[in-house]
Amino acid sequence: MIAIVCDYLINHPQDIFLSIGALIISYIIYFYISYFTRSDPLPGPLPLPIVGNLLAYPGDAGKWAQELHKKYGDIYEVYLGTARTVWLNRSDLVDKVMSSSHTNHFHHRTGENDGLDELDITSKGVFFNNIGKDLNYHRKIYEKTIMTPQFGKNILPVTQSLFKQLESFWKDYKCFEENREIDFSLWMQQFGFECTLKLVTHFHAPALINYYNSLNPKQKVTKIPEDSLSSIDTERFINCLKSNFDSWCFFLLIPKYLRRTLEIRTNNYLLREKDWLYSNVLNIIKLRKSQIENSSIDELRANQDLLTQFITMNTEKDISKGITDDFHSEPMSDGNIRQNLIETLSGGTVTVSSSLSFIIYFVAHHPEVLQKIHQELANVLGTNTDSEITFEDVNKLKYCDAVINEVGRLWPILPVNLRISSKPDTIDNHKFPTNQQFFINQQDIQLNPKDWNNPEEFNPSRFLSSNGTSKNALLIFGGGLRTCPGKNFAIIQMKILMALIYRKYDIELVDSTASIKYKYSLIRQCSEMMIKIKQRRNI
Ligand code: HEM
Repeated sequence: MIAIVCDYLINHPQDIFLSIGALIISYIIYFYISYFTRSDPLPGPLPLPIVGNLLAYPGDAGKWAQELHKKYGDIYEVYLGTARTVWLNRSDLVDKVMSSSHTNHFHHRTGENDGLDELDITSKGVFFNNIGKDLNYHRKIYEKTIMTPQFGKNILPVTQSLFKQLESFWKDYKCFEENREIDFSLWMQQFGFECTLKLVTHFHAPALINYYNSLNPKQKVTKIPEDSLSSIDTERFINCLKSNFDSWCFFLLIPKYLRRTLEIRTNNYLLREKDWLYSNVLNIIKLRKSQIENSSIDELRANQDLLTQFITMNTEKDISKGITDDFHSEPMSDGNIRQNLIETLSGGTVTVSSSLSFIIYFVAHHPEVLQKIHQELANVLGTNTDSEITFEDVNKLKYCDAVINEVGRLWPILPVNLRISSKPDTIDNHKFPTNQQFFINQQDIQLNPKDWNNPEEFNPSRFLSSNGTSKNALLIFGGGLRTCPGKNFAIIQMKILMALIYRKYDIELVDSTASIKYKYSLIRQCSEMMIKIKQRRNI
């Protein structure tokens, strides 16, 4: 039969085009018949064959979710390529997907995805790890390490001592004397990276020194502390942590055929950055492994950190105080350590620095809020602007907590979150099959008048009333089983930094009429926050 058709087409070449045309038209008819007769349809934009609604994607899932929400209501569907995704836009609609129950079957973020496989992250680390037993094990390790009060206490000395160095650089760079404009977000990225690396690995990378030297090449700091990973290219490292979010977003959403044809340059650039990052993180792991070989278990116990815990787990030098489960009796693979370390460093470097920059922006636009921050700092810390801040002090900074919440409510780092079902289920009387991909519009949920009075208003004091917030109405750190394990770390660090900055310095935005400069890449990364900083006069 095929031979007859081929024979015919060879003798009638003009019919080849007709046949291709007929095939395409048949596919389009088939596609739209399937689409219009699908079971349990939801409102949503009309998809095109093959690309679905991807051509309408504006490059920012947060913005897209808001536009679609206005048009199609609280629950709608969008086709990403050929995959149907369901978007949820109200706190009560996400009850099931954000549940903390261990019987919850919305445990994972995504299903099979060749792009994320190519990045080697669907069986490693936490964020996109689809191997349930490994994911739970890694989260358990976080619970016993970075989520403990002891870790919270360790953040204080490291942050305060690094802040002293930051202040000396600001002073040497004449930030306080001249009308010098600085990019606060870049300074905070160096700070966050150096601080997090120190806290989770005990290694010291001189990111602040390197950044200062790049700004001030004529008066370079040449004395690098002895315990530093001095050969590490901190600027590239931080850039790779940032572009790693671009990779997650790009490889998650863009189908292989588009990545490898139309977007080949982006594809190759991101893969190069990923390779550099992975190999440099693996070098850190190798270095620590060699130090561990030459250390006694008592020395390791005295100097506990997340990386040492990862490496020694299930070895004869295990310092993990019994973080075990029924599935893991072997040491953790280098690939898993690499991915966990990258996710932790990204949280401490990119998300914390962006969140703080957004706080600076909102507070600069609301002098009445700044006044209340000053009042709280004076009440809790007194008037000595160089005094040591204690863990008890940090716990008393309730208004600073409220500011962090309010900025995160109006301007969340992760505007749209993801979950996938592992069993059929019903939401809002709609039936969904196994492997249904859900997108959670966290941004709009946090702006819903059903849960918030005057939702568009910037009013941190709303968090000080005893009424509390409705369930799942505040998702700054996500929710349920996959809630952010770095939440306490981030909040403590942001509060200390708010206290250190606002008790001593006045901050002015260089352009107070400009909107926030950010880039969307799964999360919102602050791309620039130009400020002028001065010593406070009226304390
Ligand atoms: C202001 C700073 C931060 C914000 C706003 C933030 C926000 C988030 C959000 C919304 C999620 C998704 C949670 C969910 O799906 O329910 C998440 C996940 C995660 N965050 Fe954070 N985060 C911050 C800082 C950090 C820090 C400092 C770390 C590490 C030290 C960290 C590590 C992680 C990890 C490992 C995950 C993946 C958890 C999982 O998939 O189970 N984050 N974060």
